[in-house]
Amino acid sequence: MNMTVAQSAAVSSARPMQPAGAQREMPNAQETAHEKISVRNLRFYYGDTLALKGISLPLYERKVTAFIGPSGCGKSTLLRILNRMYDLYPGQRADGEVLLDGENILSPKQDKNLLRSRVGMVFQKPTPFPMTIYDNIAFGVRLYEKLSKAEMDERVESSLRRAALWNEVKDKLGASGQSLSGGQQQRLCIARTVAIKPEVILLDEPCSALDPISTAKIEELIDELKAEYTIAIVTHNMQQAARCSEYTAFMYLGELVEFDETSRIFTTPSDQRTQDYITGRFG
Ligand SMILES: Nc1ncnc2c1ncn2[C@@H]1O[C@H](COP(=O)(O)OP(=O)(O)OP(=O)(O)O)[C@@H](O)[C@H]1O
Repeated sequence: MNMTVAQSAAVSSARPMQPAGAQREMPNAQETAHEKISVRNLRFYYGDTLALKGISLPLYERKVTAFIGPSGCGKSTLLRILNRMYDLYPGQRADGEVLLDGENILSPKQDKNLLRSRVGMVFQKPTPFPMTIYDNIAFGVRLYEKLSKAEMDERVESSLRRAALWNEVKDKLGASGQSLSGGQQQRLCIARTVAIKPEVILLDEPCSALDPISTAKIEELIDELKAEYTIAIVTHNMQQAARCSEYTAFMYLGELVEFDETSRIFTTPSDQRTQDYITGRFG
């Protein structure tokens, strides 16, 4: 079989594969200790337009799940539901269930501020606040916690360390966050998200505005962060999905075509549309 680069990446980075044609089950029991998020029959509407047509999938705790699929298939829409970001826009609504540790976050009773402290999000374009590097981190923390100066200093440092940015900024915490390079700004946004101590981190094409070296740093970071967090990443980059994720969801026209271990999606997908997409035949 001639492999694409993404398939080779999946094979080399993945766990041992099942032979092609082996019975397809959902990922094995040891791996599925806890479904941190369970999406069940989720539909989403922009006004009268149905953008997600009954999606069901798990996000496993402390694993990275990639959402892939051609432009317009609904990847970002799905991600934005997981912390109810869509609530900020009139005319958008979801039905079905999104269970976070068993509680339906689509419930009208859901406290959205609390939800967003548990499910953090990093956007495609780095969006540091127009304030110092220190305050970029401290700002969000202050919304949720009352910390002493020493505790806040410690939180800022530990978050920047977690985001692999501390060594580059420790001598200029008073400089503007916007004075950093694009890759540094994106790591600052990840530090800002981590500082609030979320349980889930949503990454919406976090590397699309970055050069290859910054991209590699973010990918390394994702690999480290998954020891503590449940991560969902939207990406157009097949190699990135293959390198970074344990599970992959392939979406097409608002439907979930296939969800499986990343190694299987990139080597023995069960649906022809997945095969066509990962081999670059469309999208
Ligand atoms: N604000 C909006 N109003 C109306 N329709 C929208 C809106 N945002 C997205 N859509 C539609 O919903 C569908 C899913 O869009 P979405 O942005 O989730 O796709 P995507 O897979 O993330 O695409 P891309 O890879 O190009 O970012 C598309 O048909 C899109 O046109």
